[in-house]
Amino acid sequence: MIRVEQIRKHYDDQIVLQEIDFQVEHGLCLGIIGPNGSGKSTLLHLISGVEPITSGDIFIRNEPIRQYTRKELSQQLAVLQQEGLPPLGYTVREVLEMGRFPFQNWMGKDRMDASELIEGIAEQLHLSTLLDRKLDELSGGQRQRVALGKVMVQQPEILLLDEPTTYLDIRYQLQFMDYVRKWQRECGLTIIAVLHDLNLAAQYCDQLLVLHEGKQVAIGTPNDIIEQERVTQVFGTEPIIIKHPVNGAPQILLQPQEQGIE
Ligand SMILES: Nc1ncnc2c1ncn2[C@@H]1O[C@H](COP(=O)(O)OP(=O)(O)OP(=O)(O)O)[C@@H](O)[C@H]1O
Repeated sequence: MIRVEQIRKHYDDQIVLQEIDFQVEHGLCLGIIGPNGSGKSTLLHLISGVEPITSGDIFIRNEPIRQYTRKELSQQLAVLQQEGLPPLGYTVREVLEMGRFPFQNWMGKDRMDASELIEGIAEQLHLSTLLDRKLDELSGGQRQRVALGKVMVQQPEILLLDEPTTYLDIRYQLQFMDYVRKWQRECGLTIIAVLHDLNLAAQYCDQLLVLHEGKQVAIGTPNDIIEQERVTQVFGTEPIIIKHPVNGAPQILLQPQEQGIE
């Protein structure tokens, strides 16, 4: 379980986040949504420990993250960013092996033989035939699968995703989110994901947290959160909201302004 308690974050005298307070139960997926600049990525950086918290605390397994060393934290938690891959000259196998860094000692020796794990994950993600290819010989969708493979090899309990589907076409967006959901269900993974696509967020997340101007506006199930008044207030646009005909998730239809920009 992750607990975020009364978080505040300043950059110099700019308040970027305030009064952020929520928890995510083990095995659930929380989506963070909100307009540009509302503080989503900053919140993820605080949870991953790469940015210091100005005040408040974040707990993983009831321990404040400031008490974890960087290595201890990366044994619990993996982060997948938009461009989360190393330079393109590496092969897929080399990148997957990098996922084991948190478990290697100072001589680079892993606490286990990870080759079987790596082969298994490559198979699950349909990367087996690509293991000896270099990253620059892959499509964007394949590369994002490699980035996912690298964090799977890390075997974290918590996965943080920062806009993981931004550069993917609709097929690869769904494929990527399906892989993540399968992993969540099979391993009880806890996920916190920043997602710009509200329709994707409503379909794949158990809960949604809405940020607006650095403040937590609401947290709840997609059905509770995605409603006309809130979307209009937070995003400044008036969409049409319908229920997905197959799974009932709220879905947003965009509506161009008839008058154009005023
Ligand atoms: N390292 C930094 N130094 C100073 N200000 C920063 C820094 N990182 C972010 N900010 C500011 O914090 C605010 C929130 O930024 P953040 O990137 O967290 O928003 P976001 O919701 O993820 O935005 P987007 O959807 O556009 O990616 C912005 O005003 C941004 O300029």
